[in-house]
Amino acid sequence: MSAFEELGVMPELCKAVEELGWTLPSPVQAEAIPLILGGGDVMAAAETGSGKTGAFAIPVLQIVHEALRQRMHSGAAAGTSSYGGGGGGASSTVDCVLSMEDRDLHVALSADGYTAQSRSEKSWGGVRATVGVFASCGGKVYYEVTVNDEGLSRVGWSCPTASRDLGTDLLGFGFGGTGKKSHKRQFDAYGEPFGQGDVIGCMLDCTAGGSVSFCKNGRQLGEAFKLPPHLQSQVLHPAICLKNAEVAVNFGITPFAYPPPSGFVALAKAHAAWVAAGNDGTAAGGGTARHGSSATAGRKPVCVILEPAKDLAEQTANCFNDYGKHLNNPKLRTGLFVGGIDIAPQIRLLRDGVDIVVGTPGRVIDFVESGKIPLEEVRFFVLDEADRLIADNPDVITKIYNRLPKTGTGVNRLQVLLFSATLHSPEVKDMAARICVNPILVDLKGKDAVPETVDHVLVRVNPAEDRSWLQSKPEVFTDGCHALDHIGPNSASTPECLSEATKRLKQRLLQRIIDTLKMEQCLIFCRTNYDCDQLEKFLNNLGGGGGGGAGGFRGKKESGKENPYSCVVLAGARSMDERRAALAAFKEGDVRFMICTDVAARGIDIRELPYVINMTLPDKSEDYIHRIGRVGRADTMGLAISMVSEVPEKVWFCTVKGLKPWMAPDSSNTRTTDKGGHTIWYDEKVLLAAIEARLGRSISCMTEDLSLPPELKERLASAGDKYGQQRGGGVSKEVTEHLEQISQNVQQLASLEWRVQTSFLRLKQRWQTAETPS
Ligand SMILES: Nc1ncnc2c1ncn2[C@@H]1O[C@H](COP(=O)(O)OP(=O)(O)OP(=O)(O)O)[C@@H](O)[C@H]1O
Repeated sequence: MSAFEELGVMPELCKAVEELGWTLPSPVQAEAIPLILGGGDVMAAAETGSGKTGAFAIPVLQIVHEALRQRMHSGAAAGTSSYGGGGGGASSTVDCVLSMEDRDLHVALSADGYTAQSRSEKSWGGVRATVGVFASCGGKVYYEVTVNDEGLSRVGWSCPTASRDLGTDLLGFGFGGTGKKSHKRQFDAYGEPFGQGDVIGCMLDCTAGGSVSFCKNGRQLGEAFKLPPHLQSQVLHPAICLKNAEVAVNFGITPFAYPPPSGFVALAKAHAAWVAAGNDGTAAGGGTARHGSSATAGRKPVCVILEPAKDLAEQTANCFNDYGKHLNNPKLRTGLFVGGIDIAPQIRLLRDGVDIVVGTPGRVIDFVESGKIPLEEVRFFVLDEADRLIADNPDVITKIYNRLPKTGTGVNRLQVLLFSATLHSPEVKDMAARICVNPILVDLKGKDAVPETVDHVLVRVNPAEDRSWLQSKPEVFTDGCHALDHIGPNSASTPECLSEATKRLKQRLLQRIIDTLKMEQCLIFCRTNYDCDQLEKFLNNLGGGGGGGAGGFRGKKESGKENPYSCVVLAGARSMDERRAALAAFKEGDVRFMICTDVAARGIDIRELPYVINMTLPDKSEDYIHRIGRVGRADTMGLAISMVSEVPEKVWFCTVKGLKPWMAPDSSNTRTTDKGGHTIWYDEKVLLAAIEARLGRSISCMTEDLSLPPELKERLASAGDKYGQQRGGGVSKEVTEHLEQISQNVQQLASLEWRVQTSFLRLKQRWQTAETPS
């Protein structure tokens, strides 16, 4: 069983991630996947590059796939259900049977749904009941199982998304005929063995945190499991697992063989508020569950995922397609809904039916409000990079959430998931309080954290000391804020001159850094779209001209990596096609540099990227965490270099979206905003202090010759680390930890094996001695 299967992930998804080379779940995946599979709302904060996309995509794909399968089956079986009770109307009895849908195919059920039989001698087969119990309901619930023959059986409770091989993952609890209790595939001695003719009582106590216990023939065997926190807000169903065996269940419609222990009530008599809707698409009280009726209707979205940027939305949609590629019957349909691209194919896609919507807030809300994205089947609402979405689009989030169905229960309940590397703002907490139900916080560090795989260095930019900005070559292209100011040696000490000098010096320093570190690839962050354009011109000029012009692929693709300064731009002002082409060229290694604004700061995943450079620091310290998080991903080492000006720099500041004051610099728009213009004075020393406070440490400077600080060089050398390569020469920290964890068990197994072999040999020796005629 793979490490992902142990989390309850279905084999098709495990296969897909194994093909991607994922041997172990990352820490955030190990925590979040079982919680989401268990049905909870989750807020997950984990550092950049730690695998958050997989942490929500894998369980979402699994549940969406199961929901659709159930819909298909309940649609096919409409009117022919052997369970009865599908006709609506409230009932004082909980209508619970073994589920025809939620069973392994080799488990046969009787027509009344109370007897299960599996005649496979080789493999276990499981089945769950159609009704589950909220672990937070505060009640105590009981059902009984009678063992009808000599085969093997395991009985107990599990979440609707747990493995049917009861007790082999984090989501189920079993008690087996060999006298063992099982959870997480750990089998420990409990109670006593049971077999043909025995009656096992299965108790779920939902008071005081929750526990599972069992009785044999009316005798209590004591508490078997306490519910772990990740299951305390979930739904647990009666669950049975068989190997060449037959059992009969009684949920309390008919009298029990033995009375339930004091305080426990039969599942069939449980309070309506304690129980969750059926696992087969029928409601617990006999009504129709939300998904039950629509199996034959066109496919409507089951999941809506919002992303703050188009490129990230596209990347996430691709991840869903990659991770879900082995899911069949039905194949899942993921649709991308972002602005800036042709709307017609998106409308066609919706008409044909989409299961998973991935998009940016503007386009998604347009489609929702025009009725093109129907929300009545939605089961998941996911905010990736939640803090950015909440800061920029609180109204869109609220509008979408208000339209989502909230009446589903159990497996049909709406789940809300919030993910980011920076999830600790009051705005996020406020929004979560409004749109989540008892969200479980997966927060491995307890605060915003940056990966240990990222080294940070500064390059101090001091035009008063470094006068190389006065040289005419190489040609630099600044932003025009000082187009009307006198700049030259005679004005060298005025703030305006020092500001312009800083801009010129930064471009020259960039060239020196690239040359000194012999950069193969680097992501370069600028403040504005215009800064990106100007830097692109600078690098193209260095690379021998070419490029330039608006639109299209502007890098020197023909010379690609041979050109030491080949570059592309990923910025909001570029068309989606240009952005796609730029990202693809950079990912494929066709160009060395990608110049970008903060649209590329979040989520963009470029494998084994060694360097990121900040031409200017971001004005929000959390953006620094996301920018530098483009390196140091998936345990690969990376270096983040930030240029920090010693003097204030005057920069463009657009108060109106879409305004481009740099198009025609004049004396009125180069004035600062407080004087009616479109510039501000930018003080990077203040911004650096905020970033260092957030990191909880100061950042060292590169040396004058632009090599790494000596302590960093030493550390890299002693650890054998190289930027752009796996930490410590390849074996990740998680793999090392996992190997340490299992080594004890492996040793124990080896010693048991040795004892078995030697005792067998001793016995054999004794027999041979006994048989030898004297
Ligand atoms: N379990 C795993 N084993 C190995 N690699 C993994 C695993 N999970 C994810 N990855 C890889 O790690 C990289 C980063 O993953 P992902 O983009 O999901 O990070 P993230 O936490 O969402 O980062 P960000 O905060 O920047 O959005 C990807 O290349 C992904 O394929």
